[in-house]
Parts: sequence; structure tokens; C-alpha cells
Amino acid sequence: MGKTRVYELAQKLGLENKELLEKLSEAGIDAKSHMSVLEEEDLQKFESATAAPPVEEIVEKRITPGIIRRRRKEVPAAEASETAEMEAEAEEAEKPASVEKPAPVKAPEVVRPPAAEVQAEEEQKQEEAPAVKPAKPTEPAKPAEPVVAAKEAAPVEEKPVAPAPAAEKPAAKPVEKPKEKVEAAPPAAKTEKPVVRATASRAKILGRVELPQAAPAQPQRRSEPPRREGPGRPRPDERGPARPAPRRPAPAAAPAPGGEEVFPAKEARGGKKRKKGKGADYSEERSDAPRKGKNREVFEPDRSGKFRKPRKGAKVAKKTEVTVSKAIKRIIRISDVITVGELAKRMGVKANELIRELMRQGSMVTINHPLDFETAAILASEFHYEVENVAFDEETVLAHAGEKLGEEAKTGDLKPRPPVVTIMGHVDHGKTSLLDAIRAANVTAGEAGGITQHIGAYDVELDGRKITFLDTPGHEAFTAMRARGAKVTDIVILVVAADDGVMPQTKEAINHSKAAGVPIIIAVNKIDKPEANPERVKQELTEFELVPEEWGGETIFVEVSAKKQTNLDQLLEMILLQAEVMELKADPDKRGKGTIVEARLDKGRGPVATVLVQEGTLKIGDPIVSGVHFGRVRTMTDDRGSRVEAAGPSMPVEVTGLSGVPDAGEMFHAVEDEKVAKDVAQHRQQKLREAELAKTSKISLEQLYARIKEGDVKELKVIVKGDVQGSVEAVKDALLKLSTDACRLVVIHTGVGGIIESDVTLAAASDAIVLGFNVRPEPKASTLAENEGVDIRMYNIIYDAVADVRDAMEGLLAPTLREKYLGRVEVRETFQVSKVGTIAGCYVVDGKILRGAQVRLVRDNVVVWEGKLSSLKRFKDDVREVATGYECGIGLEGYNDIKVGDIIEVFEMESVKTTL
Ligand SMILES: Nc1nc2c(ncn2[C@@H]2O[C@H](COP(=O)(O)OP(=O)(O)OP(=O)(O)O)[C@@H](O)[C@H]2O)c(=O)[nH]1
Repeated sequence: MGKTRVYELAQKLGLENKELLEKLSEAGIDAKSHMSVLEEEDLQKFESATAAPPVEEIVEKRITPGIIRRRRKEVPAAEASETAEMEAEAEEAEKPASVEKPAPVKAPEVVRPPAAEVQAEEEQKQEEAPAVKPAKPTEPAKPAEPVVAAKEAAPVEEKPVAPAPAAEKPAAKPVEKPKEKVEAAPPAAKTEKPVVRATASRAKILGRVELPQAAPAQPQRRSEPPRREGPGRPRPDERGPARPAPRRPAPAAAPAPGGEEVFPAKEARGGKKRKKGKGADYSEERSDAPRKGKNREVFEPDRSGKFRKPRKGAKVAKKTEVTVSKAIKRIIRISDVITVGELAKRMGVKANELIRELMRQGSMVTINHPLDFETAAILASEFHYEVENVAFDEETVLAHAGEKLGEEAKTGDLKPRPPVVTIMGHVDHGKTSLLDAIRAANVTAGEAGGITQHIGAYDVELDGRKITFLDTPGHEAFTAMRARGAKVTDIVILVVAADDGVMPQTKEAINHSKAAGVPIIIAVNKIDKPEANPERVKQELTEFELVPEEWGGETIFVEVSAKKQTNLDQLLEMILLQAEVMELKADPDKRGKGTIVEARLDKGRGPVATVLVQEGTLKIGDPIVSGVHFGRVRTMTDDRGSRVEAAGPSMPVEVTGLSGVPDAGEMFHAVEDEKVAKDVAQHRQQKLREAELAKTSKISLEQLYARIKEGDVKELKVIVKGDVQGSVEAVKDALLKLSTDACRLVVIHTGVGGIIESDVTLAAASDAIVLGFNVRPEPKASTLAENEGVDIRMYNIIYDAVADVRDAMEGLLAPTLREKYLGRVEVRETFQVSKVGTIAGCYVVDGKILRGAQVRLVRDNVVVWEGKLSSLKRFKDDVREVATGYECGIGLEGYNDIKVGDIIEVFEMESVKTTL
């Protein structure tokens, strides 16, 4: 294709450049300066136009060029493309025309140096493309439009140099750029002027200097859209050739025209900029926009400005929404406690950052560490977040529920209530017999023929005064309930067989009772036996500070015979006397609350719970909540199987109507309505889940120092278990000497033998630690300790134990070597192998056994030997490890006294950092 510049053609025709330019524009050819390039098509067009200008054709052509120009200038091509619409709009546009005109003119002006020509052009434009104008009017008023125009023009301008840039720049970068480009072109002076005008008249546009930045990306996009829409439009083809006349910078120029019209529409839908995200569905984008970040907001004004028409409403909505959501997000609602990990997640920061911040504040924590409300609030504020405690205040709700009735009635009107008694003692000392005897005597006396029911508790009467017995003899149940926070028992009856005296469980029972602070009444049983020696029992008990009154002490002793029902009344009398001293009172006018003594699932009746009312009165129909269960009291039955309408303080009744089976020792509360009961139950469920997530130990030696310093711990309670009484006593004495002003050391229980479940429950209930010497915890006790967070420490050397406790109290606990449990094998057979020694045929009960691991030989929970394996075989082969459920042959290094039934514990030692 031959290209001719305007001035060359002018020379050819013997015309002035100006004249030629004028004629060219009359012919509908877009030539902006004498340097503009004319394509062959343009030349032909020019020739045919000058030769015989057919009116109709010209009009058509003119329309096209007109549109092009406008585009370049700033005209939102969209309007141009959709002629039909534009025409409609044109009518409206006509009014603001005066404003619009300047815009369209400017672009052409820039192109054409002579002012006169510019005017001519303006006139032409008005004539040519009235339809286009409508678009313009909106542009000047709305800043966005000019931008669009600039963008659209961009593609064309790239190569063309002067003309296009001039048009674009006014919109994008008002002065500077245009000048540069203009300088390159000959008619620099001329171009400058128009630029100035443009900027002046478009003062509003200046503020949008940023827009051009977005534009660069658009040109490419534009080139695409035009193609798509091009086909639909008849004009693109015509325009292509017509416009580029000045310089056909190419295909880009051609598409642009068609694209102009299209773009705005697309953009309006969220096409280009919005497509930042992928696969933007136009419809969705709109809704997404408001949620996006600041970056987007920065861009949005531009877009919206450009495409205001379609989006006026959307714009406003976006901004508002973003602000609101942020404000809400910056408040974190927690329920009393939140773990570090959860807080980090909710704030959208890394947990490590929180942990680092906490370390900076002096606390070493892990990701699962629970943070209380205050700590969480301080921590969150570092990250500009607020924490709101939305904890359901269960206590307030329940207190409110309980007080209501009390207020309505007479508040503070406490009335004496029957004592609640638990019977404890050593095995076979007659606990059950005594309970039965008391009950039998009572039943026959009170309700002849009445069928007694086992409901876990019952009451007996003596001269119109009631006593409630908990039918769960033994300290295990007692402490298990206490571990749940239940303080049910008022008085403990310690049964000691007169013929047997104080035995290990007698001692345990004493310790458990003392730990709970419950007074003890001694029932010296079996006095009917000839070998009975009550005096010896009294003597033995003085060791435990249980001194009979006749010996100057305060403990009540009653000599009874369960078998012969001797002195039972006297025992009851003494119980009542003790109760009187204790001034046990309760307000029966409140809503009922108390403790679950027993609960089970009955096939026919559903969950059945024996409850002991401790405060107020429980009535049929009362909504109640117990633990995570709730419901309405459907039926109430006493221990004689009689239906009861209401149960007052200290009365045990069997209740149905709960949604599930609560745990023994759980409290129950009657509340005003079932919704409250449900709310409380659900809240507890949630807390239970949280607690599961953030299990914390009761107390451990590692935490001791820190807690002493915080004032949390004023005394350290210890349970000592050992293989022989001598070592237990030695440790106990040594430990007691460690007592300081800051922390008193109290040994709440000692015993010979392995660490058993009841030791752990006692430790859990009393916040104690368990020290073991040459003894091991039973598997069940280990599990319980793990669940309850009880610290069990095992030692072989007394000195180590004492040193550890002392160091812990002084905050000097060194990094500890902690045992990592690997497995447990049971010795099933033993073989003597010459030159090798004893080989144990074993069965791996739990975990696995590893060659080279350390082992401990345990017999009856007492450590007999500790060392290493000398051999580990499966059949005849040496093996590295043997897993659960398999048999193996084991040899112990330098130890042969292995017996059938022995347990071999396998473990590794690992160093654990002590954190205080
Ligand atoms: N001679 C005599 N024997 C009694 C008396 N009280 C209980 N016994 C007997 O002692 C044995 C044990 O009595 P239990 O009531 O089962 O003792 P326990 O303390 O409940 O026993 P555990 O439930 O195993 O802890 C039974 O054989 C009773 O008959 C008594 O007062 N005199």
C-alpha cells in the first residue's frame, strides 16, 4: 500500500497544506496535520469526493469519520456504536450540547493546526454526527467519560504520533505529554494551543490523571472486544479505512472505533477492570465489588465515573458495605476463653505472630493455650482488634432462677434440713451391712410392708427427724463426686470392724474425708464378735487425730453391730447431734437445686436420675437442667417407690424427664422455664467442647513456681505412694520439711502399693500431685490422670523426689528427663536357658516393645527391676520390635528372677524442657 503524506499530496495538487486538510476533512478523511499519512484508500476516496461528490455517500462517510473523531477525543464510543440508542439520546444531548461541543472540538483541534480549520471541523462534526454528540454531553459532566475516550484513542495514537496523542493527553495528562509528542511533529505550536484549551475547559478531568494508567491495559482488551462486536456492526469495516487515514497505525485503529462503543458497555458490566478476579460473571461482579479491598476502591471511582450511567447505585452501595463489614470484623466475640490458634484465625493473623507477641509479654504458650478474656483483649488490641466477651453467664442465670421464688416467698428464711451421710470403711468391715441394718430397722418401723427401692440414696427417720444416707459406700464414689465439685456429704460414718482395726482403706477413707473437710463419726462395728476389741480401734485411730470424746478428743465413736442391730439408734442419734452442731439449714422456698447421686437409662422410662435436693424444693413439672442435659420433671419417686409431688432439702428422689443421663455428682437446677434450661445446657455443651480443646492440668511441678508467684498456690498438696511403708514415711517427712511461708506442703494421703484410680481422683479433687516411689500407676489410673490433668511423678530415689519438689517450689526445676511410654508386655511363661539365663515368653498387651528400649519389671504394681533388654526374639529370630497382640521372647540384661504374671513396661527417656 502506497502511503502519501498530506504535504506531499498538497505539493502534488499545488495546494496549501491547510487547504488540502480542509478538503480532506470535507471528504471525510481524517488527516490532522500536514504530516498525516494518507492511505491509498483515502486517496481514492479523496479523488472520488473531489470529482463528483454524491451527497448520499458523503453523508454516510461523514457519519463514520465523525464518530471516529469523537472517539479519539473522549467520546464514549458506546453511544456511537449503538446508533439507535444514540439517536434517542441525541435529543437529550442537544440541550447540553454547548458544553459538549468543546470536548469534541478539542480533539480535532489538536490535530489540525489552523484555528480556522478547527472551527470548520466543529461545524462539520455538528452536522455530521449529531448522534455522537449525545455521548459527549455526558462526558464533560462526568469525569469518567473523558478517560474512556482517552483509552480508546490510545491504540490509534500509538503510531500516529501527533494527532491521537493530542486528543488523548488532554484527558489523561493534560499538558506535558501532548507537548512532547507535538514537538516531534512539525506543527508543534499549533498543537500546544489546543491542548491548553482542552485542559482549561476540562478542569474536572485533570483530577483523573490516574486513569491513563489503567488505560494501557485496556487498549489490548479493546482490540478484542471490537472484534467480537464488530461483526454485529456494519460500521467497523467502513471506519477502519476511513479513520486511520492519518496514519493507519494499524489494525488497532480499526478495531478501536468499533470497540469504543462496545467498551463502555463491557466495562460497565465489569468487563475489564473488574475482571481482575477470574471468570467474572458480570452479575456477580457487581455484588463482589463492595467486598473487595481498598485497592479496588481506588479504582472504582474511576470506573464508576466512566460508566456512571449503568452504575450509579452500585457505586454507593459498594463503599458503604466495605466500611461496615470492616467495623464488624474488628470485634471478636469470645466466650470467656479462646485459644491462641482460634484468636489468630479470627483476626486473620498467623498464630506464630500471636505467640511471639505473648512471648514478648512474658508468657510462653502453645497454639492451643487458652487465653482468658483479659489476655485476649490485650493481645487483640495489639492487632487493632477488640474482644467482646459474650459469655453466657450461667451463674447469673441460675442464681436468678433460684432466687426468684425465694424473693416471692421470704428470703433468707432458712430452715433446718436433714444431714446427708456417707458410709466409708475398709473392705468387709460391714458398710453394706450397716446401711441395710439401719434401713431395715427404719423401714419396718416406719412403713411396714413397704418395698424398698435401690435408688442410690434413702432417708430414715428417728423420732420425726430425718437422716439421708447415700447408698454408695466407699470413698471412691465419695471422692469421684467431690472431684466433680459436688459437696453432698455432710457427715462421714467411718466403719471400722472391732475385730480387725484400722486397715489401709480405713486410712484412705480418713484422708479422703479430711481432704473434703467433712466431719467423721466412727462406727466401731461387729462388737458382737467375741474377738472384738473396740479399744484397740480407738487407740489406732488416735494416730489420725481421731480421738474419742472420753479421751478428751472431739470425735464421736459409736460401738455398733450391724448384724445384731445393736446401738443403731444411738448411731443415728449421734448423727443428728452432729448435724445440729453443724446447723445444717436450707431454704425450702426456692426453686430446687442439688446433686445427681445416680443416673441410668431405663428402657421404659428413659433417663432416670436419683437427685438429692440440697436447696429449695423440686416439684413435678419443674424445668431442670443438669450438666449438658435438660428437661422437665415428669415423675418423682422416693426410695420406697411412692410418687412424690415435691421434694424439699436433703430429700433424695428419683426423677424422670431429663433429655439424657447426667453424671453422678453433677448439679441440677430447676429454672423458670424450659428455654432457660435448654440455653444453659447448650452453653455447657459448648464450654465442654472448648475445654476439650484446651485441656489444662490441675497442677504440675512445672507450673508450681509460677503459680506460687502468682499467688494461685498457697499450699502444695501431695499424695505419696511407695513400695514399702518405710520409704513412704521417709519421703513424707522429707517433703514436709520443704514447707515455706510462700507455699505450705501438705501430704494429704500416703499409701503402700501402686498408684490406683482413687489416688488420682483424690488428687484431682484436691489439686494435688502424686509422687510414686518404685511403684507404677495402674493403667486405669494413668488414663484417669491424663484425662484429669493430674501430675503423677515416679522416682526410684527418694532424694530425687524431694529435690524435684524443692526445685519446683523455688522455680529451679531443671529440664526433666521424662519417660515416654512405649508399651507393656505380660510374662506368660519363663524358660531357663543355659548360659543365657531366664527368658520370658511374653505377650505384648499394649503399645510395642523395641529392642534397646529401657524396661521396668513390675510385680503387683511395684517396680522390681529396671534396666535394658538383653534380647528380643520372635520364635528364633532376633527382631527390632514387636507390636501389640504378638508374642515374643525377652531376656533382661543381668536379671533372671522373672516370674509369670510380671509386667514388663517398655519406655524411652526423653528430655523435656521445664517451662514455668
Ligand atoms: N458378726 C458380725 N458380722 C458382721 C457385722 N457387720 C457385717 N458383718 C459381716 O461382715 C461381712 C462383710 O460385711 P459387708 O457389709 O459386706 O462389708 P462391706 O464393708 O460392705 O464390704 P465390701 O462391700 O466388700 O466393702 C459380712 O459377712 C457380714 O455378715 C456385724 O456387726 N457383726
